Amino acid sequence: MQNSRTAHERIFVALDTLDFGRAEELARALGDSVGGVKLGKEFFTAHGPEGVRGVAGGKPLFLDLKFHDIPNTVAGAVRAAMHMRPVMLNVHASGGRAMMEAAALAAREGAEDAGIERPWLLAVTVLTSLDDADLESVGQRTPASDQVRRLAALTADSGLDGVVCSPREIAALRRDLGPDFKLVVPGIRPAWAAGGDQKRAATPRDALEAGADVLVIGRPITAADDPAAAARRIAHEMSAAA
Ligand SMILES: O=c1ccn([C@@H]2O[C@H](COP(=O)(O)O)[C@@H](O)[C@H]2O)c(=O)[nH]1
Repeated sequence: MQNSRTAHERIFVALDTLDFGRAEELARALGDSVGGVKLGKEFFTAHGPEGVRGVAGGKPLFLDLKFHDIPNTVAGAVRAAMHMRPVMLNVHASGGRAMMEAAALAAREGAEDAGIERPWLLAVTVLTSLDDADLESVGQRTPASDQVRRLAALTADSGLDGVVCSPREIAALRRDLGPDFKLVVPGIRPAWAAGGDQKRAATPRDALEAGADVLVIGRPITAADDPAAAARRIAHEMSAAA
C-alpha cells in the first residue's frame, strides 16, 4: 500500500455492524471521502468472507480479525484471509514471536498464491480501550505505554510491517522504530465526538502530527447524521496538521 497519501486517504472507516445493508450503504455513501474500509469481528462473524468481499468491493480493505492462536493455526488463518484481498490485516503481538513469524511467512506465501500484492501485516499491541488500571487487573503491572513499546519492538523483530497502537504511543514508536514502521491508529476522537469505550484516545490532527500512517475511525463517522460530511470534516481537520 502507498505511504504518501492525502488526509482523507489515510482514513479507514470501521464498519462495525451486523447489518449487511447498512455496511454496504455506508461504504457507498462514504465513497472517496475515506481511503478504505475496515471490517472486523462483528461484521465478519455475521457475514463471513463473502460479506467482506461484497462490502469492500474494490475499496482498500483493512481486515481487522486480530488473529491470536498457536502459530500453525494463525498461519492457516492468514493464508485464508488473502482471498479477501486485504491491503492490511493483523494478529495480536501478545501471541509471541513464533506466532508472528509464522504469520509473516504465511502472508508472503499466501499473497503470492492468491495473486495479490502482499498486505501490510500488523500486530495489535495493547487495545485502545484499556488503560493502566485495566492492565493491572489482568496481572500486567507495566504501564500501557511501556508494554506497547515492548510489543512493537518484538513485532518489528519478528518481520512484520507495523503495529496497531493508540495515538498516545505514536511519537515514542516513531523514535524507537523509525519512519518506515507502519503505525495504524484507532482510538481517534475529534473534539466534537463522544469518547465511548476508547480510553487511550486523541484527535485526528494530533495523531497525524505525531506520525500516524493510517487512522481507523468508526463511530465518529458512522454514527453521524451525515457520515460523508463527518469524514470530510475530519480530513479537513487533519489537513491543518503540520
Ligand atoms: O486497539 C484497538 C484495535 C482495534 N480497534 C478497532 O478500531 C475501531 C474503532 O472504532 P471507533 O468506533 O472509532 O471506536 C473498532 O472497529 C475497533 O474494533 C480499536 O478500537 N482499538
